[in-house]
Amino acid sequence: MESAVKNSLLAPIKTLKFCVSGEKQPSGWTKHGSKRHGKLREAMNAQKNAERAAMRAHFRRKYQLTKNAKDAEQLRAAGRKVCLPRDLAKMVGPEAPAKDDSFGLIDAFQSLGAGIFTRKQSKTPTSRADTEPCRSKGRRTERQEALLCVKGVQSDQIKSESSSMISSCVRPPGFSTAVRSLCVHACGREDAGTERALPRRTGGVRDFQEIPHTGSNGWINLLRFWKDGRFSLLHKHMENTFRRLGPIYREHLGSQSSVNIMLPTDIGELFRSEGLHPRRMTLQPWATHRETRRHSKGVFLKNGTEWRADRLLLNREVMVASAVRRFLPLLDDVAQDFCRSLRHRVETEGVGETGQRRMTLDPSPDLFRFALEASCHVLYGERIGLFSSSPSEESERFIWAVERMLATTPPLLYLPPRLLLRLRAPLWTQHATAWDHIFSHAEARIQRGYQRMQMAVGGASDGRFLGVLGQLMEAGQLSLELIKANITELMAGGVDTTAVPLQFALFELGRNPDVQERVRAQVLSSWEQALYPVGITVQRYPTLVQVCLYPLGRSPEVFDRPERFDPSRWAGSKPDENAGSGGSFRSLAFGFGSRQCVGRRIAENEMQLLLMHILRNFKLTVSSTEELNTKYTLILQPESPPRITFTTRSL
Ligand code: HEM
Repeated sequence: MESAVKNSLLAPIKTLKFCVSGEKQPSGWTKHGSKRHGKLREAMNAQKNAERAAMRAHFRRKYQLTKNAKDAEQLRAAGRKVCLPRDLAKMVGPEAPAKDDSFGLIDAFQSLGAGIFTRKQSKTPTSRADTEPCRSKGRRTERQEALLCVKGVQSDQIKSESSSMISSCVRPPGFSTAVRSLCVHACGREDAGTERALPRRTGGVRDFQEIPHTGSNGWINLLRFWKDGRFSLLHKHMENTFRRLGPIYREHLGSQSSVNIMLPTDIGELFRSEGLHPRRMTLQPWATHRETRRHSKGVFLKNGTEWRADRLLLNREVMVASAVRRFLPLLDDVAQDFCRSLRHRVETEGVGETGQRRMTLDPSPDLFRFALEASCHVLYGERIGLFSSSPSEESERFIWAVERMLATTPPLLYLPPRLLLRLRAPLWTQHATAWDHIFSHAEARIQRGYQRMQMAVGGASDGRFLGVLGQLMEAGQLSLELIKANITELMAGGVDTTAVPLQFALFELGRNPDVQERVRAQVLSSWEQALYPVGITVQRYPTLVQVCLYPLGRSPEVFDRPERFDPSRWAGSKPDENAGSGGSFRSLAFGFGSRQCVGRRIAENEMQLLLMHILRNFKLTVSSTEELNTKYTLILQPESPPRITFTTRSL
């Protein structure tokens, strides 16, 4: 590894000899040089060494190699003044997300050889993804560009920590500079730090304490939350609070404190400051379950180098383009089966003339089954027969368990789970039992997968895709215990998260017939994600900052007519008239950067394929175009699932 990294370092570091600071010998330079020239040469060498050290330090951090004292020494010798040439500065600079780097539907169908679409898409993940697939490319602003050329850059600051360079202002200990700079943008109002908000004021960095808040006593706030039943309406609470207090506020709830933000500029600021090991809020009830049951944790619950080691191995199996190509046909099989079975049902049980039979139903139970069937096919390489007339009790129990586990998580987040465990509180018992079901479902499948692998000649798969599980086992780089932990998390994270947005999407297509027609005709790769983000926040430490996706998606400050279902806002190169600055940090349903959703490629393709097959088979209508009421149960979902009328189309 070290040698591969050295090779990749060699070229960029060599180019440093042409760097501004050491570009040419000064005129009048003699072979031996004068004393004055000697000093000059020394200074130039020190500068050159410092630049090389800065680059080395960057790559050492990137590839998790041990630090080198010489780098720090050389930086020190140059008085910590490092001004990298533009192209090198670019390599160590921050990245903003591309508008949408999804592996789109059209790619999907081209890979399947369906040949239905001819429009070319160039957004397939590149080979870079083999090592760092989650970071999407983007352009730096002039301001960031300038920030890279700063005085006093220390070796361990050089990576994408632009916000830590933002100001030379005094930093209170433990207070993230990203949050400080957020204050510059968003907190410029007269009486921040209270429950009132006054008009914005431009100006310098304001104090953390000045960020407005919803009440300083976390326990009183929590009581209010319980009393008003606000847990299930957390997304609405956030939207209202932003309206009341402005685009940044603090919230104390029980033992949790967070700074909540929603503007793309602020979100960009936060994400540009994330390092090699981004941290989210730990879902303590989940962690306590693993600890008390002595299960290992997977990427969802891990942090630091342990997280990164697992994550890079998982990326290879579920995020990179070659992995997507492996599992795409499996997802397509399931999506086609779903549509065949629904079509059969509408044709036999529906009403209307032949060729245009119709049936109105709540598709949510079928969508949950679809998502579970698709997950099992991709993760275990196994079909579990959920579209048959009598799906197994075990599968039904799994779906119930995931739903229970999610619903019991939010209220447990603000209370100490170990205390509840000791008190045998029913809420905790329900939560832990739900997780036990999820684990035993995964355990049974992992055992079967293991046996199948053993039975295959020499333990190898004979070229057959045995699912992500088989791939991980064959690679042999994760222990069986860690494979189990991660596969279980992928199973738990992969069902409701896709089934619910599918409900929203069908409903929106049903009540927007013109959009439905356009999508059917074009079958574009992107559709609404910001309006109903299943995860309503993305979080980062230090100082818990929550990016509030629901208010972001519904803000007229960020989107032109945000309430309108308009998938075309994500397509093509339509300028973001309303994006304001930080425009690209608007589509964050899957989070951002190296810690973004690891199931993203599975989810996107699973949902897109299903929608595509549905639109080819059916016309969708809804009886009411009223807004859907929504509730939050760790994921955002409709309060009651919408009923959709499916009318068959001729193929
Ligand atoms: C529409 C569907 C989905 C959405 C909107 C979604 C959203 C998210 C978000 C917002 C995060 C946090 C990212 C961050 O902090 O930057 C996340 C993490 C995660 N998701 Fe998803 N997700 C979806 C589907 C899936 C699926 C299908 C799987 C599994 C196959 C999955 C497994 C995970 C895991 C394991 C993590 C933790 C990753 C880590 O910490 O390294 N998700 N997801």
